[in-house]
Amino acid sequence: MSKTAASVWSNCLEFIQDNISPQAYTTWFEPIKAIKLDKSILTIQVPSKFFYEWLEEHYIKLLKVSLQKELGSDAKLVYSIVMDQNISKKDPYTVKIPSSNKEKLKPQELNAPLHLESSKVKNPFIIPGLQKIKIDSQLNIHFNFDNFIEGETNRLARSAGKAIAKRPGGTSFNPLFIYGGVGLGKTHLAHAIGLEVKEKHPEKTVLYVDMQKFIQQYAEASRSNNRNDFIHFYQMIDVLIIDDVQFLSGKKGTQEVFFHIFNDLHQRGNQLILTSDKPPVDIQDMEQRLISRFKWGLSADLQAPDYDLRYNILKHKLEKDGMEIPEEVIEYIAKNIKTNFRELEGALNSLMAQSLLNKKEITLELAERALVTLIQTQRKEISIDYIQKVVCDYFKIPLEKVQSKTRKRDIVQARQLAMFFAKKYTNASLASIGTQIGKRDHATVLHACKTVKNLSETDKVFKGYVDDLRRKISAE
Ligand SMILES: Nc1ncnc2c1ncn2[C@@H]1O[C@H](COP(=O)(O)OP(=O)(O)OP(=O)(O)O)[C@@H](O)[C@H]1O
Repeated sequence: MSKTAASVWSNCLEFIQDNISPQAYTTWFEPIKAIKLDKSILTIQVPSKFFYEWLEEHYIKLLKVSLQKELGSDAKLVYSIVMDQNISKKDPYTVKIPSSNKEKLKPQELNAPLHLESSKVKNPFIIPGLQKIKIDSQLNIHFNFDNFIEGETNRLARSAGKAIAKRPGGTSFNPLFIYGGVGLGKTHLAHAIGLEVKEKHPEKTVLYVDMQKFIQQYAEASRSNNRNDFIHFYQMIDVLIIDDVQFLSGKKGTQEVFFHIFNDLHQRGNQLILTSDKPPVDIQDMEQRLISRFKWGLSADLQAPDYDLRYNILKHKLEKDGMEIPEEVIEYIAKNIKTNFRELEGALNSLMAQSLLNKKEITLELAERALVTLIQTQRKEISIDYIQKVVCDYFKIPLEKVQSKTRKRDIVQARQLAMFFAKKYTNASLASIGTQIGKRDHATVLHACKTVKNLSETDKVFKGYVDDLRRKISAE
């Protein structure tokens, strides 16, 4: 009887089944179809590029041995990959790639595939036996767009979020990478997008997960040999929101698996929303290929709120809670609590508590007394990052320049001023200041501090810079 693609593949499968776990077999081999046999070349169809990469990475030896058993030492394997184009709503198409030839899978070649054919595979990611299940989105209904107040400092991120909620996966903001310091609304915005997607597209599966939870889940899945289930679970999500991705730093194994999940979801036009306390480039110990993917869509930062936004948020909160306090008190809080929204809410709550406990009306005097410690702590908590930002904004020079090795006079001056104020306003050691500002040593920082001091005594223009910056940094 002459061999056919199906008969050859069926024999290969028998051999493969004997050599791997039943779960791995169901996951990675059952969805494959043998579609063509041409002399000693067998073409198999796999449901996605991710599938192909996984097979090449994990099962190539097994595939080779089984195929050579069937077709002799000349045996060759060709993959036909189903490329599902969710974004453009085109029919899925396939790309043919010979085995162990990953370099052929460069993006430009995917755009101009070697061979196109329509495919009947509707959803290659419904693995047999694993249906799309109802997933609790883990979204917090209190973090919605209605109570996310818009201002200059969050406008871009908010608008991108709104656009995504309208067309998840269909905008160029994929992934949306939201970054910013503590308490500036990253988590709130991420939830708000998720909630609005659910409202507008109830059929979409949305999941919010904290990166620490993801890491923990993955560790448990690996321990109990459920790695594939873990991956499949995430592959079923239409809108995946991951909070605090910076926690992936240094976690090599989880980075690897996250990379595959990211690629798979992105390739199928599913939406990814990531938040982080820093921009992609500043995340330490993160694989370059992940960093570059984080930058594929839109990186939008949430900056420290300006006065108007602080004021509006206070007004909104008071209205929501049905509270009234004198206008001058609202203005006092908005003027003095500047770092983030959490502090702002904390200040208001603490003021209300004091007024209730002491049975005193809320007045400016009470506010001044109640918030004195908080305001002082805030002043002390000026960060080196913040100082560098103020200095760079003031001289209109990019932060990378200050961080670089350049010895250009104006940059050296800005760097020295940042070091001087970091010494003045933070508790960081000279060595730590040096590391954070341009990777210099402690002697350079010491020299910078002396230079700034000397120059401000002898140079009027320079003294003007120092005074301006002092006012801006300490917001006197
Ligand atoms: N634009 C906004 N309008 C109204 N409330 C806001 C806004 N931004 C943040 N908040 C509120 O401020 C608090 C802190 O926000 P959130 O937890 O989202 O910050 P975060 O950036 O995720 O902080 P962290 O980095 O510490 O996780 C929350 O109570 C949130 O509802």
